Amino acid sequence: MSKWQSNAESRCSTGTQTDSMQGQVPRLSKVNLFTLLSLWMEMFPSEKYDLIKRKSQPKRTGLVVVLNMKIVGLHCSSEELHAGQIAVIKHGSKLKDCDLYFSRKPCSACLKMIVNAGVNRISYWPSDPEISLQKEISEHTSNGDAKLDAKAVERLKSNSRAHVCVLLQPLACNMVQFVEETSLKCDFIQKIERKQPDFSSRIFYAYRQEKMKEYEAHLLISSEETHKEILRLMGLENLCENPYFISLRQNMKELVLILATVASSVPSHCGFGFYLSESQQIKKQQSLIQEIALHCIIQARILAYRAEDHKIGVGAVIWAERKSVAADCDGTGSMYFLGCGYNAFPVGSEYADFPHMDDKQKDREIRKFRYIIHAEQNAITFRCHEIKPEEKTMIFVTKCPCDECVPLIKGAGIQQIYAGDMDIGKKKADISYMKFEELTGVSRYTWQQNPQNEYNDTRANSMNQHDGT
Ligand SMILES: Nc1ccn([C@H]2C[C@H](O)[C@@H](COP(=O)(O)OP(=O)(O)OP(=O)(O)O)O2)c(=O)n1
Repeated sequence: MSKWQSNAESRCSTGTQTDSMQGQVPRLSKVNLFTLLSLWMEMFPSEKYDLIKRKSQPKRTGLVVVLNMKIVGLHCSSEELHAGQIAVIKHGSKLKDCDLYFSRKPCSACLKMIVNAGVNRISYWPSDPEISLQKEISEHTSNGDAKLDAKAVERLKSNSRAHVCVLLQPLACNMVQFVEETSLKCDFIQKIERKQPDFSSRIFYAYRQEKMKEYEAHLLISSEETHKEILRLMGLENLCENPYFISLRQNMKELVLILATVASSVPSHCGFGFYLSESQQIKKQQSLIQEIALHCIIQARILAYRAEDHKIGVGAVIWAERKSVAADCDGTGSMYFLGCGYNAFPVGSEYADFPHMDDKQKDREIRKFRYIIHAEQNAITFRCHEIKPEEKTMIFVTKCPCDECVPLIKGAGIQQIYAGDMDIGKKKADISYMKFEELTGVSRYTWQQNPQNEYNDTRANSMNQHDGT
């Protein structure tokens, strides 16, 4: 096992949902799931913060806060505050024993407070740190200061009880291919295909290429020499030697490719977005801006790659919008994370405890449906905040909520659902999707072309040209 391939998962995953499962399809490890979500949080849409143009210090950073292997916070730095500072403001002493996954190595100002709060582990993505060590960026401030900060971070690291490390794990065999195939088959792409027969996988790949270019520019370091220099300055000289260095870069590139693939599975193609279901369109609703809805549904799509149902992975994430603007210090603005989940067997169960068969199996007793916990059910059960009736709470699900979940979502006080709807109206012996369409009192946003505007297809044309079609 190479040096960054920590055995952390085997140490820490006891007591989580059937980690021992050896399914037929590849799954993301929890460590890679948290890492991917931290990278994705760095991209949280924000008007104030122009991700592309920003070259100054500090670099925008995403953060996932985990307690007992469950996510309790998703954050990103804002104009005024670093991700680590936001973690301290939002979680305070509750950070004790948490694991923090940063999309960049945090600066000394953040690290000292996090260590002081008693966190268990701090993992960071081994690219350019928050206080950039890339010459062209740090020259705007002072490269000397950036190096000084890197040294202070090392001192804090060596004197702290918390384990500050790079936790990346090799992806399961065929994971990249699996994510590609399932992204092409997901509800959102299927819906576009149904409405736009011209849509082809080539267009999907064109979107992916565009995203890959954008994410590589943010999350990777193109020059091997610069990358090695930065790793050395961060005290990771062990990773600069081959074969570790080559595998590290390959591992990082594959994770970024997964992110680009998943993000391309919900493309804003031909005016597609999340809009109120037909029967609700007369309602005057305060809906989310499309970029944020897309961002959250992509979080749910990432979570789905941790699912235990090898036929279909479903992900769900719950966010709420705070009423008082005064508390908006997070890069996520007034939005705050409430909970997330994916479909899996009950906590603590082992792979062989329950049947895994679907409705093709004639014997109903050995079907999975009575045992599997749905993505929404896990998100509601393991939420980290109460759902407040005076605030707008939203759930983002990659698949249509089924008849078991619809009353749960409504009963929990969730006011908006953003979901795929390909299964709407399906009736099966053990799981049906009849109640979603009839649901009242909760706004249903489904993936469709903007019903208000005639779509002007400049973007589609440009993608077609891009694609050479
Ligand atoms: N909103 C939803 C919908 C479904 N699921 C999960 C629960 C089960 O793990 C699986 C059931 O999915 P299907 O209804 O697609 O059933 P099958 O997996 O049997 O597929 P098929 O469509 O072939 O019947 O998805 C979920 O977590 N959340």
